[in-house]
Amino acid sequence: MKLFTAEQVYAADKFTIEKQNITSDELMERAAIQLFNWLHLRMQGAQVKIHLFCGIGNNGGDGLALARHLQDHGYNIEVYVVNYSKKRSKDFLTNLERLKERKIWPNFLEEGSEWPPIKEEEIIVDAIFGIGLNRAPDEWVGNLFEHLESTKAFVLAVDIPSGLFTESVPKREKDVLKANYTLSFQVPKLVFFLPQTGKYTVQWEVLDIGLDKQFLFETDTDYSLIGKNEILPFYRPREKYSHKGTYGHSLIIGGSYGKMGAVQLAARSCLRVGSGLVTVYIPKCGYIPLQTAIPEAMVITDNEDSHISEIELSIEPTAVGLGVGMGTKEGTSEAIANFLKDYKRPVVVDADALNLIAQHKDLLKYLPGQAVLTPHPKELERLIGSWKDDFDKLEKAKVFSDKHDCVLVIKGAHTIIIYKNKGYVNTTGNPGMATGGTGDVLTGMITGLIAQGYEPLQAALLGVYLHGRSGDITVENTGYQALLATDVIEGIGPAFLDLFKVEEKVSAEEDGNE
Ligand SMILES: NC(=O)C1=CN([C@@H]2O[C@H](COP(=O)(O)OP(=O)(O)OC[C@H]3O[C@@H](n4cnc5c(N)ncnc54)[C@H](OP(=O)(O)O)[C@@H]3O)[C@@H](O)[C@H]2O)[C@@H](O)CC1
Ligand SMILES: [K+]
Repeated sequence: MKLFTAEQVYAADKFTIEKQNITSDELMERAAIQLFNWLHLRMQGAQVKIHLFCGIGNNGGDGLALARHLQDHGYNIEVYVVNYSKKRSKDFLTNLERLKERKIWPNFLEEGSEWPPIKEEEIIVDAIFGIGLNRAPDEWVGNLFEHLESTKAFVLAVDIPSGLFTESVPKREKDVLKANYTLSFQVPKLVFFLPQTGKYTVQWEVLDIGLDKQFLFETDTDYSLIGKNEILPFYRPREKYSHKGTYGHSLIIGGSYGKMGAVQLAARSCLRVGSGLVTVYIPKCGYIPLQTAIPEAMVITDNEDSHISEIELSIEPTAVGLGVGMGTKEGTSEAIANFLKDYKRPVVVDADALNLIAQHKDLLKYLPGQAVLTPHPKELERLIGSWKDDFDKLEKAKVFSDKHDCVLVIKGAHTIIIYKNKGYVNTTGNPGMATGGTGDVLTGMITGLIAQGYEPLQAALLGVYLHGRSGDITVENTGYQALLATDVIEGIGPAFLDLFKVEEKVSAEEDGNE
């Protein structure tokens, strides 16, 4: 799913109005009906009080129109206009008139107004600012946000939490009204997925307001959301007349005394994603544990007992996963540097190998084209330097990826994959996966996918998606706390099978989207 900028949404809006020969008021009405259907389906006429806070632009207009539908269906509502500007939009005014015709008189809130009392069990609809926000809200509006949050009532945001910009990070937390749920029109927003801004909404959902499909299809975006629909088109089925050689030979290079587990995890997950053969290159101390733990893997040992000191290969791997559990001993760094200078095939670089490259940036020029780098935030900072905020980070990552022709897998709650000027935001995974070894599993998976012939970028997308999906499937049995990296490997099979499951849709919601 594409992630559009506010500018692109306004353009889609305009295009749709012209092509479908409708007025902007009719489009707002569609949006309001979708909002109403969503609420009505869940509330079924319950008399819980709904407090609708509306701004003076089109976001506010959506709120007023929703209030009208709620009133028409007998809901218990209270409407407020947050009067932060005199410049009211046309469709806001139209909907204000329609409320007045029904004898609904909103409370106008201004600087110095007394804030309305709201009970914890009641509902707040936030239609104060939408994607038209272009500066921080006034102090008094921020104070209102604080008051609304302090009531602990459920906050349902219309389109986007008020105070949240679409393309930058707010300066202060109190300038945004945190939402429990956001109903985003047509498409989600990139800010729902970034570490600094994702916290402003607990959950989100998209409401289809019928913006022109062709326009949306043809408009190119810098970012997209990666889910099953994006993965399936490049999935490669296993073929009948194939053999283990068809699916590549992966080599995992890593391990040191006390960190052999990382290699085990990477090698096992590499096998689980379907690599035809897997060999590990490790220091001698890991020989017996590796051979015992993973009978399917072959082992080549270094001359050193406790760390890697030189990488001499007697095999020709299809893809290499480099760095897991490797440590930063002097001899190891040299071995990696020498290895990279000669090696020309696809590579996935992780952990200590990333840190080594960060320390010796000249090594970057030896990386083969489209090398996949899998940094967590600290490792990323060592590679690309510090950043002002999440947007600056993404821009720097794009420049880095373009300059060095590498795929950056920025690990986080929503892992973002950057290749050149595009970003791909992953949707799978959960907090249970914040545990030792899950990164090693990911490295093994991406390596194994490249070995089978996936392009490095595709391997990164598929690997990250399956890794998270496996975690999501597994966590249902373990809960967040008990989830281990090993469990994520065991979930890879079910995650593959899940790719082909067709999701059942809630029929009432489908109806609402007509
Ligand atoms: N295509 C779609 O998806 C559809 C979208 N729809 C809805 O429209 C919403 C966008 O509406 P919108 O453009 O009127 O902007 P909105 O966010 O209501 O702000 C209002 C005005 O406030 C101003 N302003 C900005 N910052 C400020 C500040 N800090 N303090 C004070 N004032 C400030 C600024 O005007 P300015 O003063 O800069 O001239 C701005 O124009 C969208 O989120 C969705 O809910 C639907 O109706 C159907 C179709
Ligand atoms: K809003």
